[in-house]
Amino acid sequence: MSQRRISRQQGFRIERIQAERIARAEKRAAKAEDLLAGGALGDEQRGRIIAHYGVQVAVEALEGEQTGQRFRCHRRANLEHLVTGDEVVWQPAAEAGTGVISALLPRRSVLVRPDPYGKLKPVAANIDRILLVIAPEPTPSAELIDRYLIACEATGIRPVLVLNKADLMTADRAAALGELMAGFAALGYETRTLSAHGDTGDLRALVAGLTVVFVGQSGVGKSSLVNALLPDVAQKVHALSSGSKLGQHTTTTACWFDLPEGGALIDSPGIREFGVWHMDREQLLDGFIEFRPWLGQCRFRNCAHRQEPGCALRLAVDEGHIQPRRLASFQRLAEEQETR
Ligand SMILES: Nc1nc2c(ncn2[C@@H]2O[C@H](COP(=O)(O)OP(=O)(O)OP(=O)(O)O)[C@@H](O)[C@H]2O)c(=O)[nH]1
Ligand SMILES: [Zn+2]
Repeated sequence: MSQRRISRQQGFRIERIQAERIARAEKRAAKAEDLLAGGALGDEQRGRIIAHYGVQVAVEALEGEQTGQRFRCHRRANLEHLVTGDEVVWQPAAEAGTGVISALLPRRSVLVRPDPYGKLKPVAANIDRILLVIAPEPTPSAELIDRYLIACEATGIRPVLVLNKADLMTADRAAALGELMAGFAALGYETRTLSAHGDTGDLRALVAGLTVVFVGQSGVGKSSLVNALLPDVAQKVHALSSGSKLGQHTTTTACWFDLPEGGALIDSPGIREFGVWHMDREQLLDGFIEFRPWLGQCRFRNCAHRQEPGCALRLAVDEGHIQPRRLASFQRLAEEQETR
């Protein structure tokens, strides 16, 4: 994603939006403090953020008699940005079905993406597994897959590469796709081939008991895979917003869906676009996992791994340890990063 240039007019608009945002945050803090001042807060307990509704968030109780029940919660003023999947400390408030969040518990993992100013913002937390989806259609680009993999590696979560729409695998496509998948398997990535429409293979085993997200290019079948796992998802979303009186404003922020086999799915447009933005050089190098044993071995400390004599990465390519395509892909991404 390219860095946006901000015009004067946009600048004014942004200032106004920021002022409004601050006003809203203050109002929200005041509301939370009111609830606190009202006393009658229940015991502190663990909960999980499962959705956002404007200034409020939906919290699922994780302990006590109300385990599994959902509460509309305000946040205390000093809390950092909370995202779906976050585990928090919260207290039930006097009004039934409401509460106040007082603390964020440590995150096992976090998915981030840049806001319009380029600042990285969390979008979902405590993910265990990323399913990177590709399909025969739209034709996958190895380089785009590289980009997603780099973004996944930056979270510390090694993704599973899922080739969906296996039913569209024709004889003329099979060779190229087989080679593509084998190339990534050789790097150490787990791969699966299945079909959201039909034989879903071990899709359920891949998600059982874990908190998962689907990422990948538009049209590869992420929604279809979600629907295959949760046929009644539309009703669930509806039940969540009406049942808990959280209002009409279902937002585009990430939502949490419990899976019948245990575990959960977190989904949002922001997560689906995960991985297509800009990454720095460090992240790039770190994201090419097979480069790792050779990093720091080049003759020159500041080796760009291009024409330099004694480049350990180029030597590894010559010796067949690194796929030439991957080093070329790194070079293109590094160039893109340099020309910003
Ligand atoms: N033949 C076949 N078609 C599929 C399969 N999975 C999804 N599709 C079709 O592929 C198209 C795109 O599927 P979606 O699930 O909307 O894809 P998506 O990745 O969610 O797309 P975005 O919402 O744009 O990110 C739809 O027409 C689906 O019906 C499959 O396993 N086989
Ligand atoms: Zn080098």
